[in-house]
Amino acid sequence: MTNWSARSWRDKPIQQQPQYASLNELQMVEQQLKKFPPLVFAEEIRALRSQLGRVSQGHGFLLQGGDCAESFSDFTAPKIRDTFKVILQMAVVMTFAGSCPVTKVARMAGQYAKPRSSDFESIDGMSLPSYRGDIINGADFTEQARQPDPNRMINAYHHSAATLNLLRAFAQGGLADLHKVHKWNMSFVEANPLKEKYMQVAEQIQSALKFMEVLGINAQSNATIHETQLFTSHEALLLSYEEALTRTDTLTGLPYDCSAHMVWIGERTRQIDHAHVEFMRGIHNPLGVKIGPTTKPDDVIQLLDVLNPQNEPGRMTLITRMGADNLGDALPSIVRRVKAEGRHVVWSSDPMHGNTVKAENGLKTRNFDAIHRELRQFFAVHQAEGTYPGGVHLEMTGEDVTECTGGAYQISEHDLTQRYRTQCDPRLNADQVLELAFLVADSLKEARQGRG
Ligand SMILES: O=C[C@H](O)[C@H](O)COP(=O)(O)O
Ligand SMILES: C=C(OP(=O)(O)O)C(=O)O
Ligand SMILES: [Mn+2]
Repeated sequence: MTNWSARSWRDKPIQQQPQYASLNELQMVEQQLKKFPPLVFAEEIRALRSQLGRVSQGHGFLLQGGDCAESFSDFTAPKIRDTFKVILQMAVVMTFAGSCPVTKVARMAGQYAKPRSSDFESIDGMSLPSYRGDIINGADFTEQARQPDPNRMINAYHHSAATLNLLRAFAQGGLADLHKVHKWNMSFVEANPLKEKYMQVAEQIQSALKFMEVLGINAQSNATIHETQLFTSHEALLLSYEEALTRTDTLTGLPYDCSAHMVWIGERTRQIDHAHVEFMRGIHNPLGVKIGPTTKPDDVIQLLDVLNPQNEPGRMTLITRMGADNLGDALPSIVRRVKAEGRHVVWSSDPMHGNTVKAENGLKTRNFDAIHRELRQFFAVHQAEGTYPGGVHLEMTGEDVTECTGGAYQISEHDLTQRYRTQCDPRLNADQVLELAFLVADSLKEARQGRG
Protein backbone atom coordinates (compact mmCIF):
# COMPACT_ATOMS: atom_id res chain seq x y z
CA MET A 1 0.00 0.00 0.00
CA THR A 2 1.43 3.37 -1.01
CA ASN A 3 2.81 5.48 1.82
CA TRP A 4 0.22 4.76 4.46
CA SER A 5 0.91 5.16 8.13
CA ALA A 6 -1.44 5.64 11.06
CA ARG A 7 -0.60 9.35 10.83
CA SER A 8 -0.56 9.88 7.05
CA TRP A 9 -4.06 11.40 7.33
CA ARG A 10 -2.38 14.44 8.86
CA ASP A 11 -1.15 15.54 5.42
CA LYS A 12 -4.67 15.69 3.96
CA PRO A 13 -7.48 18.22 4.24
CA ILE A 14 -9.84 17.33 7.05
CA GLN A 15 -13.45 18.15 8.01
CA GLN A 16 -15.32 18.22 11.30
CA GLN A 17 -12.33 18.36 13.70
CA PRO A 18 -12.08 20.43 16.89
CA GLN A 19 -9.58 23.27 17.21
CA TYR A 20 -7.84 22.63 20.51
CA ALA A 21 -6.46 25.63 22.39
CA SER A 22 -3.24 23.85 23.36
CA LEU A 23 -1.41 21.61 20.89
CA ASN A 24 0.96 20.63 23.62
CA GLU A 25 -1.87 19.27 25.74
CA LEU A 26 -3.27 17.41 22.71
CA GLN A 27 0.07 15.73 22.08
CA MET A 28 0.37 14.69 25.72
CA VAL A 29 -3.04 13.04 25.53
CA GLU A 30 -2.14 11.28 22.27
CA GLN A 31 1.06 9.93 23.80
CA GLN A 32 -0.81 8.66 26.83
CA LEU A 33 -3.50 6.95 24.72
CA LYS A 34 -0.88 5.23 22.59
CA LYS A 35 0.35 3.44 25.71
CA PHE A 36 -3.09 2.30 26.87
CA PRO A 37 -4.17 -1.29 26.18
CA PRO A 38 -6.26 -1.78 23.05
CA LEU A 39 -10.01 -1.97 23.67
CA VAL A 40 -10.58 -4.86 21.30
CA PHE A 41 -8.40 -7.64 19.96
CA ALA A 42 -7.46 -8.07 16.29
CA GLU A 43 -8.68 -11.67 16.24
CA GLU A 44 -12.18 -10.47 17.21
CA ILE A 45 -12.05 -7.86 14.46
CA ARG A 46 -11.19 -10.59 11.96
CA ALA A 47 -14.09 -12.70 13.25
CA LEU A 48 -16.50 -9.83 12.52
CA ARG A 49 -14.93 -9.28 9.12
CA SER A 50 -15.47 -12.89 8.19
CA GLN A 51 -19.09 -12.83 9.44
CA LEU A 52 -19.71 -9.74 7.32
CA GLY A 53 -18.11 -11.51 4.37
CA ARG A 54 -20.79 -14.15 4.70
CA VAL A 55 -23.49 -11.50 5.02
CA SER A 56 -22.28 -9.87 1.77
CA GLN A 57 -22.86 -13.22 0.08
CA GLY A 58 -26.39 -13.45 1.41
CA HIS A 59 -25.72 -15.76 4.35
CA GLY A 60 -26.72 -13.69 7.33
CA PHE A 61 -27.95 -10.27 8.35
CA LEU A 62 -26.27 -7.30 10.04
CA LEU A 63 -28.06 -5.56 12.90
CA GLN A 64 -26.26 -2.40 13.95
CA GLY A 65 -27.67 0.04 16.45
CA GLY A 66 -27.39 2.20 19.52
CA ASP A 67 -27.32 5.83 20.59
CA CYS A 68 -26.67 8.65 18.18
CA ALA A 69 -24.22 9.91 20.79
CA GLU A 70 -23.26 8.10 23.98
CA SER A 71 -22.77 10.41 26.91
CA PHE A 72 -20.56 10.50 30.00
CA SER A 73 -23.40 11.68 32.23
CA ASP A 74 -25.93 9.05 31.18
CA PHE A 75 -23.56 6.20 31.95
CA THR A 76 -25.19 3.50 34.06
CA ALA A 77 -25.49 -0.27 34.08
CA PRO A 78 -29.30 -0.24 33.49
CA LYS A 79 -28.86 1.97 30.45
CA ILE A 80 -26.23 -0.32 28.93
CA ARG A 81 -28.22 -3.41 29.89
CA ASP A 82 -31.48 -2.16 28.39
CA THR A 83 -29.94 -1.33 25.03
CA PHE A 84 -28.10 -4.66 25.02
CA LYS A 85 -31.38 -6.46 25.74
CA VAL A 86 -33.33 -4.74 23.02
CA ILE A 87 -30.60 -5.41 20.43
CA LEU A 88 -30.70 -9.07 21.38
CA GLN A 89 -34.43 -9.23 21.26
CA MET A 90 -34.49 -7.70 17.78
CA ALA A 91 -31.82 -10.15 16.71
CA VAL A 92 -33.93 -13.10 17.85
CA VAL A 93 -36.92 -11.85 15.87
CA MET A 94 -34.76 -11.36 12.77
CA THR A 95 -32.91 -14.65 13.11
CA PHE A 96 -36.22 -16.43 13.29
CA ALA A 97 -37.80 -14.53 10.39
CA GLY A 98 -34.79 -14.76 8.10
CA SER A 99 -33.71 -18.26 9.20
CA CYS A 100 -30.21 -16.86 9.12
CA PRO A 101 -27.57 -15.81 11.62
CA VAL A 102 -27.71 -12.18 12.70
CA THR A 103 -24.45 -10.36 13.33
CA LYS A 104 -24.96 -7.87 16.14
CA VAL A 105 -22.92 -4.69 16.14
CA ALA A 106 -23.63 -2.06 18.79
CA ARG A 107 -23.14 1.67 18.36
CA MET A 108 -21.71 1.54 21.88
CA ALA A 109 -18.46 1.64 23.82
CA GLY A 110 -17.00 4.49 21.76
CA GLN A 111 -19.77 6.38 19.92
CA TYR A 112 -18.70 9.75 21.33
CA ALA A 113 -17.79 12.00 18.37
CA LYS A 114 -20.40 13.87 16.32
CA PRO A 115 -20.15 15.63 12.96
CA ARG A 116 -22.45 18.65 12.84
CA SER A 117 -24.19 20.56 10.06
CA SER A 118 -23.26 23.86 11.62
CA ASP A 119 -20.17 24.96 13.57
CA PHE A 120 -22.30 27.16 15.82
CA GLU A 121 -25.54 26.89 17.72
CA SER A 122 -27.60 29.95 18.60
CA ILE A 123 -30.08 30.19 21.45
CA ASP A 124 -31.87 33.42 22.33
CA GLY A 125 -29.39 35.51 20.40
CA MET A 126 -26.35 33.84 21.95
CA SER A 127 -24.06 31.85 19.67
CA LEU A 128 -21.64 29.14 20.87
CA PRO A 129 -19.64 26.36 19.18
CA SER A 130 -21.84 23.33 18.46
CA TYR A 131 -21.74 20.28 20.70
CA ARG A 132 -19.56 17.66 18.95
CA GLY A 133 -19.86 14.67 21.25
CA ASP A 134 -18.52 14.03 24.75
CA ILE A 135 -15.08 13.03 23.45
CA ILE A 136 -14.70 16.62 22.19
CA ASN A 137 -16.77 19.07 24.24
CA GLY A 138 -19.76 19.26 26.60
CA ALA A 139 -23.45 19.48 25.65
CA ASP A 140 -24.31 22.24 28.16
CA PHE A 141 -24.94 25.53 26.46
CA THR A 142 -22.11 27.43 28.16
CA GLU A 143 -18.90 28.82 26.79
CA GLN A 144 -16.86 26.63 29.10
CA ALA A 145 -18.61 23.36 28.19
CA ARG A 146 -18.37 24.00 24.47
CA GLN A 147 -14.60 24.52 24.61
CA PRO A 148 -12.94 21.40 23.08
CA ASP A 149 -10.73 19.62 25.61
CA PRO A 150 -8.29 16.87 24.55
CA ASN A 151 -8.44 15.27 28.00
CA ARG A 152 -11.95 14.16 27.13
CA MET A 153 -10.32 11.52 24.92
CA ILE A 154 -8.90 9.83 28.00
CA ASN A 155 -12.30 9.97 29.61
CA ALA A 156 -13.94 8.51 26.49
CA TYR A 157 -11.42 5.68 26.49
CA HIS A 158 -12.27 4.77 30.10
CA HIS A 159 -16.02 5.01 29.50
CA SER A 160 -15.63 2.79 26.45
CA ALA A 161 -13.57 0.25 28.39
CA ALA A 162 -16.13 0.04 31.20
CA THR A 163 -19.04 -0.24 28.74
CA LEU A 164 -17.29 -2.97 26.80
CA ASN A 165 -16.49 -4.83 29.98
CA LEU A 166 -20.15 -4.93 30.93
CA LEU A 167 -21.27 -5.87 27.41
CA ARG A 168 -18.85 -8.79 27.42
CA ALA A 169 -20.15 -9.89 30.82
CA PHE A 170 -23.77 -9.68 29.65
CA ALA A 171 -22.99 -11.55 26.43
CA GLN A 172 -21.31 -14.44 28.19
CA GLY A 173 -22.72 -14.42 31.70
CA GLY A 174 -26.24 -15.69 31.08
CA LEU A 175 -28.17 -12.51 30.28
CA ALA A 176 -28.21 -13.54 26.62
CA ASP A 177 -29.93 -16.86 27.27
CA LEU A 178 -32.42 -17.35 24.44
CA HIS A 179 -35.15 -18.54 26.81
CA LYS A 180 -35.14 -15.18 28.51
CA VAL A 181 -34.50 -12.99 25.51
CA HIS A 182 -37.72 -13.50 23.64
CA LYS A 183 -39.82 -12.85 26.74
CA TRP A 184 -38.38 -9.42 27.56
CA ASN A 185 -40.25 -6.29 26.80
CA MET A 186 -43.36 -7.43 25.01
CA SER A 187 -45.14 -4.34 26.34
CA PHE A 188 -45.23 -2.82 22.87
CA VAL A 189 -47.54 -5.61 21.77
CA GLU A 190 -50.38 -4.50 24.02
CA ALA A 191 -51.17 -1.35 22.07
CA ASN A 192 -50.36 -2.78 18.71
CA PRO A 193 -52.91 -3.44 15.99
CA LEU A 194 -50.74 -6.35 14.84
CA LYS A 195 -50.84 -7.94 18.28
CA GLU A 196 -52.04 -11.34 17.06
CA LYS A 197 -49.24 -11.62 14.57
CA TYR A 198 -46.58 -10.72 17.11
CA MET A 199 -47.91 -13.21 19.60
CA GLN A 200 -47.82 -15.87 16.91
CA VAL A 201 -44.14 -15.23 16.20
CA ALA A 202 -43.35 -15.22 19.92
CA GLU A 203 -45.14 -18.55 20.32
CA GLN A 204 -43.31 -20.06 17.36
CA ILE A 205 -39.99 -19.07 18.91
CA GLN A 206 -41.12 -20.63 22.18
CA SER A 207 -42.01 -23.92 20.50
CA ALA A 208 -38.74 -24.00 18.55
CA LEU A 209 -36.91 -23.67 21.87
CA LYS A 210 -39.02 -26.42 23.41
CA PHE A 211 -38.36 -28.68 20.44
CA MET A 212 -34.61 -28.15 20.79
CA GLU A 213 -34.88 -28.84 24.50
CA VAL A 214 -36.46 -32.21 23.72
CA LEU A 215 -33.54 -33.00 21.46
CA GLY A 216 -31.20 -32.23 24.33
CA ILE A 217 -30.08 -28.88 22.90
CA ASN A 218 -30.33 -26.61 25.92
CA ALA A 219 -28.47 -23.81 27.62
CA GLN A 220 -26.30 -26.25 29.57
CA SER A 221 -25.25 -28.29 26.57
CA ASN A 222 -25.01 -25.60 23.97
CA ALA A 223 -23.23 -22.26 24.32
CA THR A 224 -25.16 -20.65 21.42
CA ILE A 225 -28.34 -20.78 23.46
CA HIS A 226 -26.71 -19.36 26.55
CA GLU A 227 -24.21 -16.88 25.12
CA THR A 228 -23.96 -14.41 22.33
CA GLN A 229 -21.40 -12.30 20.55
CA LEU A 230 -21.87 -8.57 20.37
CA PHE A 231 -19.40 -6.43 18.44
CA THR A 232 -18.83 -2.69 18.90
CA SER A 233 -18.68 0.16 16.40
CA HIS A 234 -18.60 3.92 16.12
CA GLU A 235 -17.97 6.68 13.62
CA ALA A 236 -14.20 7.10 13.35
CA LEU A 237 -14.42 10.88 13.31
CA LEU A 238 -11.82 12.14 15.77
CA LEU A 239 -8.70 10.89 14.06
CA SER A 240 -6.24 11.81 16.85
CA TYR A 241 -8.06 9.27 19.01
CA GLU A 242 -8.38 6.61 16.31
CA GLU A 243 -4.71 6.93 15.38
CA ALA A 244 -3.65 6.56 19.00
CA LEU A 245 -5.62 3.33 19.31
CA THR A 246 -4.29 1.85 16.08
CA ARG A 247 -1.96 -1.04 16.78
CA THR A 248 0.05 -3.51 14.74
CA ASP A 249 -1.32 -6.99 15.33
CA THR A 250 1.46 -9.31 16.45
CA LEU A 251 -0.05 -12.35 14.69
CA THR A 252 -0.38 -10.82 11.22
CA GLY A 253 1.78 -7.71 11.36
CA LEU A 254 -1.19 -5.68 10.09
CA PRO A 255 -2.56 -2.42 11.57
CA TYR A 256 -5.99 -2.51 13.24
CA ASP A 257 -7.90 0.32 14.85
CA CYS A 258 -8.44 -1.30 18.24
CA SER A 259 -10.94 1.31 19.50
CA ALA A 260 -13.82 -0.85 18.14
CA HIS A 261 -14.44 -3.88 15.96
CA MET A 262 -16.05 -1.92 13.15
CA VAL A 263 -15.70 1.77 12.35
CA TRP A 264 -17.46 3.86 9.77
CA ILE A 265 -16.95 7.08 7.80
CA GLY A 266 -19.83 9.53 7.97
CA GLU A 267 -21.64 11.20 5.11
CA ARG A 268 -19.86 14.47 5.87
CA THR A 269 -16.29 13.15 5.92
CA ARG A 270 -16.07 10.66 3.04
CA GLN A 271 -14.33 12.96 0.52
CA ILE A 272 -12.07 10.70 -1.50
CA ASP A 273 -8.84 12.75 -1.12
CA HIS A 274 -9.39 13.79 2.49
CA ALA A 275 -8.07 12.61 5.83
CA HIS A 276 -10.79 10.17 6.92
CA VAL A 277 -10.58 8.05 3.77
CA GLU A 278 -6.78 8.16 4.03
CA PHE A 279 -6.83 6.87 7.61
CA MET A 280 -9.42 4.18 6.98
CA ARG A 281 -7.77 2.72 3.89
CA GLY A 282 -4.84 1.48 5.97
CA ILE A 283 -6.56 -0.14 8.94
CA HIS A 284 -7.82 -3.70 8.54
CA ASN A 285 -11.13 -3.42 10.38
CA PRO A 286 -14.40 -3.92 8.57
CA LEU A 287 -15.48 -0.47 7.42
CA GLY A 288 -18.80 1.25 6.95
CA VAL A 289 -19.40 4.24 4.70
CA LYS A 290 -22.55 6.31 4.88
CA ILE A 291 -24.13 6.94 1.50
CA GLY A 292 -26.43 9.96 1.30
CA PRO A 293 -29.02 10.97 -1.32
CA THR A 294 -26.67 13.00 -3.53
CA THR A 295 -24.05 10.26 -3.85
CA LYS A 296 -23.22 9.26 -7.44
CA PRO A 297 -22.36 5.72 -8.55
CA ASP A 298 -18.86 6.96 -9.48
CA ASP A 299 -18.30 8.28 -5.93
CA VAL A 300 -19.08 4.85 -4.52
CA ILE A 301 -16.79 3.04 -6.95
CA GLN A 302 -13.95 5.45 -6.17
CA LEU A 303 -14.43 4.83 -2.45
CA LEU A 304 -14.42 1.08 -2.98
CA ASP A 305 -11.28 1.33 -5.14
CA VAL A 306 -9.43 3.13 -2.36
CA LEU A 307 -10.87 1.36 0.68
CA ASN A 308 -11.10 -2.16 -0.70
CA PRO A 309 -8.74 -2.46 -3.68
CA GLN A 310 -8.64 -6.27 -3.41
CA ASN A 311 -12.46 -6.43 -3.35
CA GLU A 312 -12.45 -8.60 -0.25
CA PRO A 313 -15.87 -9.67 1.05
CA GLY A 314 -16.51 -8.41 4.60
CA ARG A 315 -14.36 -5.31 4.32
CA MET A 316 -17.07 -2.88 3.17
CA THR A 317 -20.55 -2.12 4.38
CA LEU A 318 -22.38 0.56 2.40
CA ILE A 319 -24.88 2.20 4.72
CA THR A 320 -27.49 4.03 2.67
CA ARG A 321 -29.24 6.94 4.42
CA MET A 322 -31.16 8.74 1.76
CA GLY A 323 -34.54 9.61 3.20
CA ALA A 324 -37.83 7.88 2.44
CA ASP A 325 -38.61 10.40 -0.31
CA ASN A 326 -35.25 10.03 -2.09
CA LEU A 327 -34.15 6.44 -1.81
CA GLY A 328 -36.35 5.11 -4.60
CA ASP A 329 -34.70 7.53 -7.06
CA ALA A 330 -31.17 7.62 -5.73
CA LEU A 331 -30.34 4.03 -4.80
CA PRO A 332 -31.02 1.91 -7.93
CA SER A 333 -28.26 3.39 -10.13
CA ILE A 334 -25.72 2.92 -7.32
CA VAL A 335 -26.78 -0.66 -6.67
CA ARG A 336 -26.70 -1.47 -10.40
CA ARG A 337 -23.18 -0.13 -10.83
CA VAL A 338 -21.78 -1.88 -7.76
CA LYS A 339 -23.38 -5.12 -8.91
CA ALA A 340 -22.20 -4.73 -12.52
CA GLU A 341 -18.63 -4.29 -11.29
CA GLY A 342 -18.88 -7.37 -9.11
CA ARG A 343 -17.96 -5.50 -5.93
CA HIS A 344 -18.52 -7.35 -2.67
CA VAL A 345 -20.38 -5.20 -0.17
CA VAL A 346 -22.90 -5.53 2.59
CA TRP A 347 -25.85 -3.29 1.75
CA SER A 348 -27.22 -1.86 4.96
CA SER A 349 -30.00 0.68 5.50
CA ASP A 350 -29.81 3.57 7.95
CA PRO A 351 -33.41 4.82 7.76
CA MET A 352 -32.79 7.46 10.43
CA HIS A 353 -30.47 10.16 9.12
CA GLY A 354 -32.34 11.00 5.91
CA ASN A 355 -35.61 11.41 7.79
CA THR A 356 -34.79 13.97 10.46
CA VAL A 357 -37.28 16.84 10.71
CA LYS A 358 -37.79 19.74 13.08
CA ALA A 359 -40.93 19.59 15.19
CA GLU A 360 -42.92 22.76 15.73
CA ASN A 361 -41.34 23.19 19.17
CA GLY A 362 -37.89 23.14 17.53
CA LEU A 363 -36.87 19.61 18.64
CA LYS A 364 -35.31 17.29 16.08
CA THR A 365 -37.48 14.26 15.49
CA ARG A 366 -38.12 11.40 13.07
CA ASN A 367 -41.40 9.77 12.26
CA PHE A 368 -41.83 6.02 12.63
CA ASP A 369 -43.70 5.73 9.32
CA ALA A 370 -40.98 7.55 7.38
CA ILE A 371 -38.35 5.26 8.93
CA HIS A 372 -40.40 2.20 8.04
CA ARG A 373 -41.06 3.54 4.54
CA GLU A 374 -37.34 4.02 3.84
CA LEU A 375 -36.69 0.47 5.03
CA ARG A 376 -39.45 -0.97 2.84
CA GLN A 377 -38.08 0.87 -0.18
CA PHE A 378 -34.56 -0.33 0.60
CA PHE A 379 -35.81 -3.92 0.50
CA ALA A 380 -37.85 -3.24 -2.65
CA VAL A 381 -34.90 -1.73 -4.55
CA HIS A 382 -32.68 -4.71 -3.71
CA GLN A 383 -35.46 -7.08 -4.67
CA ALA A 384 -35.83 -5.33 -8.04
CA GLU A 385 -32.09 -5.23 -8.69
CA GLY A 386 -31.40 -8.79 -7.61
CA THR A 387 -29.04 -7.72 -4.81
CA TYR A 388 -29.16 -8.70 -1.17
CA PRO A 389 -30.38 -6.27 1.52
CA GLY A 390 -27.95 -7.32 4.21
CA GLY A 391 -28.48 -5.08 7.20
CA VAL A 392 -30.06 -2.25 9.14
CA HIS A 393 -28.39 0.55 11.08
CA LEU A 394 -30.55 2.25 13.69
CA GLU A 395 -30.37 5.00 16.28
CA MET A 396 -32.17 3.43 19.20
CA THR A 397 -32.15 2.92 22.93
CA GLY A 398 -33.59 0.42 25.39
CA GLU A 399 -35.05 3.33 27.35
CA ASP A 400 -38.57 4.63 27.23
CA VAL A 401 -37.72 7.94 25.58
CA THR A 402 -40.02 10.14 23.50
CA GLU A 403 -37.80 11.34 20.68
CA CYS A 404 -39.27 9.83 17.49
CA THR A 405 -42.95 10.32 16.69
CA GLY A 406 -45.41 7.55 15.79
CA GLY A 407 -45.29 3.82 16.45
CA ALA A 408 -47.98 1.80 18.17
CA TYR A 409 -48.17 4.25 21.07
CA GLN A 410 -48.58 7.09 18.58
CA ILE A 411 -46.12 9.51 20.13
CA SER A 412 -47.09 12.95 18.89
CA GLU A 413 -44.95 16.06 18.47
CA HIS A 414 -46.66 17.31 21.58
CA ASP A 415 -45.39 14.27 23.58
CA LEU A 416 -41.75 14.79 22.60
CA THR A 417 -40.86 16.97 25.58
CA GLN A 418 -41.91 14.24 28.08
CA ARG A 419 -38.71 12.21 27.88
CA TYR A 420 -36.52 13.80 25.21
CA ARG A 421 -33.05 12.83 26.45
CA THR A 422 -30.81 12.48 23.42
CA GLN A 423 -27.65 14.56 23.23
CA CYS A 424 -27.86 14.70 19.45
CA ASP A 425 -30.31 12.87 17.17
CA PRO A 426 -33.71 11.36 18.11
CA ARG A 427 -33.66 7.63 18.82
CA LEU A 428 -36.33 4.97 18.52
CA ASN A 429 -37.36 3.78 21.98
CA ALA A 430 -37.54 0.12 23.02
CA ASP A 431 -41.19 -0.30 21.96
CA GLN A 432 -40.72 1.45 18.63
CA VAL A 433 -37.59 -0.41 17.71
CA LEU A 434 -39.09 -3.81 18.52
CA GLU A 435 -42.14 -2.98 16.50
CA LEU A 436 -39.82 -2.06 13.64
CA ALA A 437 -37.94 -5.34 14.06
CA PHE A 438 -41.15 -7.29 13.54
CA LEU A 439 -42.00 -5.22 10.48
CA VAL A 440 -38.49 -5.62 9.01
CA ALA A 441 -38.69 -9.34 9.72
CA ASP A 442 -41.42 -9.67 7.08
CA SER A 443 -39.30 -7.97 4.42
CA LEU A 444 -36.29 -10.00 5.45
CA LYS A 445 -38.23 -13.22 5.17
CA GLU A 446 -39.28 -12.31 1.65
CA ALA A 447 -35.77 -11.24 0.65
CA ARG A 448 -34.32 -14.50 1.88
CA GLN A 449 -36.78 -16.81 0.19
CA GLY A 450 -34.85 -19.36 -1.78
CA ARG A 451 -31.51 -18.56 -0.11
CA GLY A 452 -29.50 -21.02 1.93
O1 LIG B 1 -25.64 11.98 14.05
C1 LIG B 1 -25.44 12.58 13.02
C2 LIG B 1 -25.09 13.99 12.97
O2 LIG B 1 -24.17 14.31 13.95
C3 LIG B 1 -26.32 14.74 13.19
O3 LIG B 1 -27.34 14.21 12.38
C4 LIG B 1 -26.05 16.15 12.84
O4 LIG B 1 -27.05 16.87 13.33
P1 LIG B 1 -27.17 18.45 13.07
O5 LIG B 1 -27.73 18.60 11.69
O6 LIG B 1 -28.09 18.89 14.15
O7 LIG B 1 -25.79 19.02 13.21
C1 LIG C 1 -23.45 11.11 11.81
C2 LIG C 1 -24.16 10.06 11.52
O1 LIG C 1 -24.67 9.76 10.35
P1 LIG C 1 -24.41 10.39 8.91
O2 LIG C 1 -22.92 10.48 8.70
O3 LIG C 1 -25.06 9.40 8.02
O4 LIG C 1 -25.07 11.72 8.90
C3 LIG C 1 -24.50 9.04 12.55
O5 LIG C 1 -24.64 7.87 12.18
O6 LIG C 1 -24.68 9.41 13.71
MN1 LIG D 1 -27.07 10.54 14.44
